[in-house]
Amino acid sequence: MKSNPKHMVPPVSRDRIISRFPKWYTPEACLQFKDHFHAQLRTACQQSTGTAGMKISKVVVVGDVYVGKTSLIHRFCKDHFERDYKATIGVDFEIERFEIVGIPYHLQIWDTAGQEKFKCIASAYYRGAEVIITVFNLADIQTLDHTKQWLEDALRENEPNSIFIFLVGTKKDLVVSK
Ligand SMILES: Nc1nc2c(ncn2[C@@H]2O[C@H](COP(=O)(O)OP(=O)(O)OP(=O)(O)O)[C@@H](O)[C@H]2O)c(=O)[nH]1
Repeated sequence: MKSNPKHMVPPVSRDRIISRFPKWYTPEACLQFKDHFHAQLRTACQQSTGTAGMKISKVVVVGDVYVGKTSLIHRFCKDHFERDYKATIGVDFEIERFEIVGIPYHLQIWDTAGQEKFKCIASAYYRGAEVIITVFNLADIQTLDHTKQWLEDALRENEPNSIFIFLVGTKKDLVVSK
């Protein structure tokens, strides 16, 4: 008898299981009441990905070299921080599994290189993103200026009206308060 690989997948970790929403969401906004839920999310939930019922959302993380994109992703996915810098070569990705009111959900998080010489490789992975996270270093104002260009490049490969955009500032610990 063949073993079913589906049964070998470990369970989703407890902190990634969302079984109910916080109070400030009204019942009408809850997934259980899909008829009333935001149309975009309803569509995403109903779409078949062709991957054995898995729901997958693609997240692309962009921003200047050394701003902390990899560190941000590793903190989120592995709760780990690496002090030594290792440049991302082209792209890398992590899969983070969730369970949202009983529905398995996968975030596919693409970590792109900030170095100019890898931009061509990295930009080939922008397409099909549902979320763009633009990252800048709070202690380096120039990196904030550059987020506009990073966002424009990522949006060019996607449908601008159906994408969620986040702007994240890193390295708060390096900001000197006056
Ligand atoms: N002090 C401090 N250092 C940080 C923080 N986040 C990241 N770093 C450091 O900044 C350096 C660059 O971090 P990465 O996450 O590799 O930067 P990146 O944006 O992925 O870089 P590229 O892959 O080259 O585009 C590393 O040495 C990290 O340890 C932070 O919040 N505070």
